[in-house]
Amino acid sequence: MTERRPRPSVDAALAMIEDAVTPLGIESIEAGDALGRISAGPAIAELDVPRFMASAMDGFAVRSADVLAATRENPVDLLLGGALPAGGEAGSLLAGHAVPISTGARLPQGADAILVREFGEVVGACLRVRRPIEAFRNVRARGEDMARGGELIGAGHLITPDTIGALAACGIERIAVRRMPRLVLVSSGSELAADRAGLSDQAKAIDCNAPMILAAARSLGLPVRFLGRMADTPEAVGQMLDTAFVPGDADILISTGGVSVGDFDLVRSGLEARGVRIHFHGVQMRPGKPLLFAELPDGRPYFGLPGNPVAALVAFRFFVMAAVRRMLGLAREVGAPVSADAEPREGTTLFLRGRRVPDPEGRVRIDTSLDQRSHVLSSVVHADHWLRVSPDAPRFLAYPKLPLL
Ligand SMILES: Nc1nc2c(c(=O)[nH]1)N[C@H]1C(S)=C(S)[C@@H](COP(=O)(O)OP(=O)(O)OC[C@H]3O[C@@H](n4cnc5c(N)ncnc54)[C@H](O)[C@@H]3O)O[C@H]1N2
Ligand code: MOO
Repeated sequence: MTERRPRPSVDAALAMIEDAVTPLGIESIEAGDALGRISAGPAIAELDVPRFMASAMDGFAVRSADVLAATRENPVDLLLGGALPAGGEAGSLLAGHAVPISTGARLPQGADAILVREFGEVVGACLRVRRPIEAFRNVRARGEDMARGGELIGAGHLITPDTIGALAACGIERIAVRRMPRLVLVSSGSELAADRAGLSDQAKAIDCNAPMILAAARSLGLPVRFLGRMADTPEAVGQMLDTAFVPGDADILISTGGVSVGDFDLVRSGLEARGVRIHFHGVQMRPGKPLLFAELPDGRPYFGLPGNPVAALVAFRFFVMAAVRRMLGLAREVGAPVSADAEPREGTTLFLRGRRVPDPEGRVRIDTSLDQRSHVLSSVVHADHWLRVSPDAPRFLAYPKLPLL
């Protein structure tokens, strides 16, 4: 067997991934298509929002100076003009006049305050006002939401539906985003069948890692291609690696299985035969201890995820995602400090399936009584968080179960 270096800690392994991976290129796309993408630079408002001084309520537009002296006993009567709907031609408001106005309508020239409809007393052709209305009452100022030339978002912002709405409002039609990393996936193991129909042989098991990792990638909008299942023979592994390595449509290569110390764990030797540089093979953690991270001669990262399903999932969730984040120009994910009932383990970081439970003091507490063995996937289904338990401080960090950008 090839000589092995000491296994890095989780943080050291993450740092090695971040060092080896570089951010991907930038592309300009339609803002309306940018959901789930990461901005590559600042987006600058093209328009003021609101574009003009507008009414914030349905009511009456007035000149505040006209009603300064209004009191209950000595009201001021303002002559009512024609109603002003949103999008209507605003014109101007003469002294001593008022106009009914809708929410969002541009204030007529001269008007500077709105009396809300509910408090308006209409007497014949007049609006009777019984107290002063201060300037700018119920008025939206031009550009108070977003000012033309101002920065709506900077680089490294995840574009969510609210971002898309704000981009549209301030007239930004195209946006520069990072290219999304494209993944290819292979599963290894002669025992694996695609589905129930392939289980004729008693020793076969369904390949659940492939659909799981594909789904995890797709949940983030990452393009991913499944190359298939490879048998545990040097020829099959070699052939699959040669296919996976063809440059062109993948930024990150991933396999599951075949990375521990068994006679049929052939991924590492297959990689080494192709001049791949192994950055680490094994991490001081559970599950996922045999995780392998390597770099192809052309610089692309390769992840050999361990075969046990929960180990594969944890390795994807925390380590492949570290590479994805780096490619997107994002910083390392930060967990939330929580309290938990778990026992830290000397020299090893644990990733435990956790459930949030009420704490008497209202803090977040994570229960880890679920089955924590690495072949048991059903307990992950019933978990709502990953709990990272470190040998050093911070002891307990919670992460959302689904990887997030
Ligand atoms: N002597 C040792 N044995 C094992 C060690 C060790 O350190 N010394 N490590 C254990 C740990 S930890 C893990 S994790 C596994 C990882 O092994 P491999 O990555 O080589 O994976 P395989 O041997 O191919 O499979 C392990 C296990 O997972 C099942 N599997 C594999 N792929 C899939 C898939 N796509 N879908 C569903 N299940 C899959 C496979 O059938 C095995 O049950 O090694 C331990 N052993
Ligand atoms: O660490 Mo293995 O990754 O226990 O399943």
